[in-house]
Amino acid sequence: MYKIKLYNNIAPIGIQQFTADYEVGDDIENEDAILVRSANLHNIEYSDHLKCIARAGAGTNNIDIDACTQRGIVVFNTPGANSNAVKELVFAGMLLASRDIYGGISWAKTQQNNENLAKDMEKQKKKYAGTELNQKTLGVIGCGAIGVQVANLALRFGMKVRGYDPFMSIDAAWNLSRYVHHDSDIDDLFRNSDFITIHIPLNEKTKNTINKETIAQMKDGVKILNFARGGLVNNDDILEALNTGKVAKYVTDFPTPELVNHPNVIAIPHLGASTAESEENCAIKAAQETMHYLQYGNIRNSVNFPDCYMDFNAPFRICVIHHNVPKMISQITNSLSHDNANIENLMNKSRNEIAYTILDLDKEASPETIQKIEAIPGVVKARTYRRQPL
Ligand SMILES: NC(=O)c1ccc[n+]([C@@H]2O[C@H](COP(=O)([O-])OP(=O)(O)OC[C@H]3O[C@@H](n4cnc5c(N)ncnc54)[C@H](O)[C@@H]3O)[C@@H](O)[C@H]2O)c1
Ligand SMILES: O=C(O)[C@H](O)COP(=O)(O)O
Repeated sequence: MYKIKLYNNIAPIGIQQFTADYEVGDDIENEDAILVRSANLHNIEYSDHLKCIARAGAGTNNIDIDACTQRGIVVFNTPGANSNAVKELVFAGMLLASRDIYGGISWAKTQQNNENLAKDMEKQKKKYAGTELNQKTLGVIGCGAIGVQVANLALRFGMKVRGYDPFMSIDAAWNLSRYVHHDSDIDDLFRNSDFITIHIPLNEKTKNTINKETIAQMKDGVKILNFARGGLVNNDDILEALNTGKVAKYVTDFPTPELVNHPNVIAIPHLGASTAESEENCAIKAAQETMHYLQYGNIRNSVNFPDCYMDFNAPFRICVIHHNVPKMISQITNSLSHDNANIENLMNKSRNEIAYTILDLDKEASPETIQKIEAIPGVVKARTYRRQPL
């Protein structure tokens, strides 16, 4: 029986993916895997049995990735599974930042006793007039799953679009419209955009990407949207720029107490991925990644391990997590001689300092063999698997 601990509400359809071999709940102990959304897992005590964490969503800054890698815990996320939901809310944010829809609706709500409403609103409406998105320039920082969709849709709104992403994946590049202007220098994007939207992960390098200095380069009256993470924007600096009018609007999915009452902040309580569709997509994907890892040792969509997956056609399998150093494969295969097992298939992949090896065997490796493998300097963990239907 595999034990899955939940740290957030996960869409029921995701939980339903788990077969009768799984026990799933938020009060599970000795868990083999964790399913989480945005709950903070930094500084929590992991079970000694923990093999993987699946983040039903994109951002993994709520997980201590380095600590997991050192302990051989594979961390997954669900790339792209919630990108459409975020894209749609970014456009809602851009429209709210351009037209005073919120002010107008608030005024209308106060008019329930006004018999002259039809006439009065025609006088009142000039207070809520705005500008159009058509022909404005949108700068997209980070052209991944979300950034690409935002950029492509902005073109259909008649916007001019610039994109900056020095680490863009080939898949993302295939999906990005050729009409998006490629900025290789982020300063060009800052200098030329009427709207700037940021879609990059939060880490030590990206923290405070929007700050006093970068804001100083932007156009006067720029509108900034942040549906990625609060820490990407320096709150003190953006508040100062909102007060001077340098920044006209800040739309954020990550409100903090000092931001929420500023008249030019549009604060949304982290609703980017909160649609039925994206919660279900993420939950299904996270559950499947977990099951494929626990039952087959296959890794897809990990943020700290290499993708490494093979069809499981042999009767048995060993998966070894080890440091990315020379002579590991020969030492692992030598250890198998004890069982006289034949290797039917083998795959080895690495990512930075960590590596992963899958060996499919005709015979089951004995506990002594696994002990021998785990005793090899540089090996973090080894596990055996028996072929079984999922
Ligand atoms: N508001 C929400 O509910 C919500 C939902 C999903 C994702 N997010 C956030 O949005 C982020 C992006 O999500 P995604 O699904 O597009 O992820 P993604 O991994 O598909 O795309 C991120 C892109 O950022 C690029 N990048 C990384 N560092 C960069 C840098 N310094 N400058 C420019 N580009 C850089 C990467 O190359 C990649 O293309 C997530 O990390 C998460 O924090 C928020
Ligand atoms: O990174 C993400 O996927 C989003 O921030 C969504 O977070 P949530 O799953 O807590 O809504």
